[in-house]
Amino acid sequence: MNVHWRKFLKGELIENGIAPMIYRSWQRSVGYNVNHTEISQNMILTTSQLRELKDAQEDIIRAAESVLPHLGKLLQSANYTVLLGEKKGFILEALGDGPFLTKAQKIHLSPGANWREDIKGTNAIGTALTEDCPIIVSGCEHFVQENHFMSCWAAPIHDLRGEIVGFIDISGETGNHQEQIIGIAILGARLIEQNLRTLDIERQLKFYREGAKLAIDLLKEGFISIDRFGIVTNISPSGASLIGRQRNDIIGKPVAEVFSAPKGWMVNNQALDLHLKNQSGHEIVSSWRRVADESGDFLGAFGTVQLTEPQTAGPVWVGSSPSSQQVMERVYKAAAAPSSLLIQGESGTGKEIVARMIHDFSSFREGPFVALNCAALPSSLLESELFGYADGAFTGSRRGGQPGKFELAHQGTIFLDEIGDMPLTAQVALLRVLQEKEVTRIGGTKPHKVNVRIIAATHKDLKSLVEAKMFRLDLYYRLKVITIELPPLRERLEDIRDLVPYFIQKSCTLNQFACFGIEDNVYPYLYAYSWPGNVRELENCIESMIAMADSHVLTVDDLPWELRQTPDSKRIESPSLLDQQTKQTILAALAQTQGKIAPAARLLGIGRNTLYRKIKEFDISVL
Ligand SMILES: Nc1ncnc2c1ncn2[C@@H]1O[C@H](COP(=O)(O)OP(=O)(O)OP(=O)(O)O)[C@@H](O)[C@H]1O
Repeated sequence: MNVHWRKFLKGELIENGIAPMIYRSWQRSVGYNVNHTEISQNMILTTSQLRELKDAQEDIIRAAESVLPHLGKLLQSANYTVLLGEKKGFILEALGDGPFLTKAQKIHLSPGANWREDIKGTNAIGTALTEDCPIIVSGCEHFVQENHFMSCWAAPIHDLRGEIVGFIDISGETGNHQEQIIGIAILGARLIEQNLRTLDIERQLKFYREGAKLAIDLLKEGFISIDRFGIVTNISPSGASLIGRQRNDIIGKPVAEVFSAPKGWMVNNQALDLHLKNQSGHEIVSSWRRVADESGDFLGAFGTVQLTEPQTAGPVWVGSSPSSQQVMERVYKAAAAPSSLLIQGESGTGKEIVARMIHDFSSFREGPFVALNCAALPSSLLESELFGYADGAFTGSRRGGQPGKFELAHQGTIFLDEIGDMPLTAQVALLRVLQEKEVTRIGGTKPHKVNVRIIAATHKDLKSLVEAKMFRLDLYYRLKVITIELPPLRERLEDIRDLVPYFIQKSCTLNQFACFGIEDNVYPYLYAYSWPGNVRELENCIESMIAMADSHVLTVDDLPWELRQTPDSKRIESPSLLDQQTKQTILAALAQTQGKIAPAARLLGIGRNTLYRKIKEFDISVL
């Protein structure tokens, strides 16, 4: 070979005995004016330049991390050096030991040096990169004499698009030449290419996962995905909000824990049918699309969740706080008796809902439910509305007269809202109807028998009105045979967790929007607010948030101004169940003892001072 090299340098033609790739590279080396005895000008990076280059070549270094030690092991104690480099010919990493390493370092076959053909003449690294194929360059095949002492095997590394991104080189002394080492270099390059592909797939997956996350967050419908083991892998905020649980509380759980899933559903059933009741007792339906691989094996499923069509048939009380549970208990009891009933509670606490529920559950349910707001009409009109008027009762009255609400409510329920605003004259007439169970139209003489259940409601304190002589005591006792007290929303904050998803769904259905989600950090603001308008105000608040929202997930920014003020630290957390129950127990004891502290303390089995402390702590007002 030495002979060929010398002949070539003298410009004598070589017919045979030299590989065409080597011959082409020698020709290129001459063209580059490479000095054939020794390299006059190496290209070597400083330590910081090498560090920068390695940072830029992070992918190839990461991909080679697991491969280089294996190659090193294969060639262990055989006196070789394994090199990893980048596409421009710079060596990035070197592995090996033994005497060859010292010799290699002398000719800069080490990290930071560039082994391009135009610098180093024919060599395995530069020529493999130029020819884009694996190559062996042995002894005198190197164009520069100072490299004749070694044999080198190199293979280029390609990326997914087939572009060269680097190389693997194995070098040793010529006396150590073994043809099959090229196989090890090629294997190393292929393994690194595989790892680069995996890195690329991981990045693509991350990209798709992030995209899917973004899409899910903005998704209008409740969206849920499960893997092949039936574990929930994701749920949209709107889905979690519908179910009434936190996202983190659902993700990672078996789907059967979230829904009531029949066993084996995911293997056998195409159409998955999972049912669920949320905390407010509303039925949630889900529909699923199964995903399978080519052989039909189940990979997972994507589903949408939504509330079943809202029940238009009857009013619904939403809320699972202890206070709400007590209200419902009284509603069921009150419905069973035909007695008159008084519902008391601040405006917007749900008095009309309760009245309608009692009607629906009572023996009067087949009859009509007739509502009248006593505060909305002037005194004269109120009486004719209630009792009707006879033909010619007053100028302009309708011919033949008109029946009043009592006659219209016959066999059903009459709901007298804002009864505290009823004028005294109307109160007298009402009392008569209650006593005699018949009405006589204004200006008429003929009484009409009426069988009507009376439910009255007020946000005012009727007892004080009686004391102020603005409400008749006898009527008061007639009406309050059964009483139901509706606590203000600020005293049953837990209901907010049930009411919010319910109102979101209600508003979306009404406006024909797809469902919205709500961020969890909105709740502390809802707990901190005092809700003077109670549940009605909360309903309006949700409706306005939906109208103003930029995306399908409601955020703190969508809250009305008055709610966006810093939440009061005392109430930033949802009140604990224990606190709620303690407060309820104290309230119940005080109600039983008409607000008297000593008997209430005895009833509760605690000292008077402890009860005073608790009353202060829970902000209970004692009359
Ligand atoms: N527990 C509840 N569950 C679901 N919706 C409720 C609940 N409480 C109140 N609402 C809703 O809040 C709004 C006000 O309720 P409602 O009219 O029954 O209150 P109210 O006490 O009669 O008010 P007002 O005294 O001003 O007449 C209604 O839209 C009602 O549907």
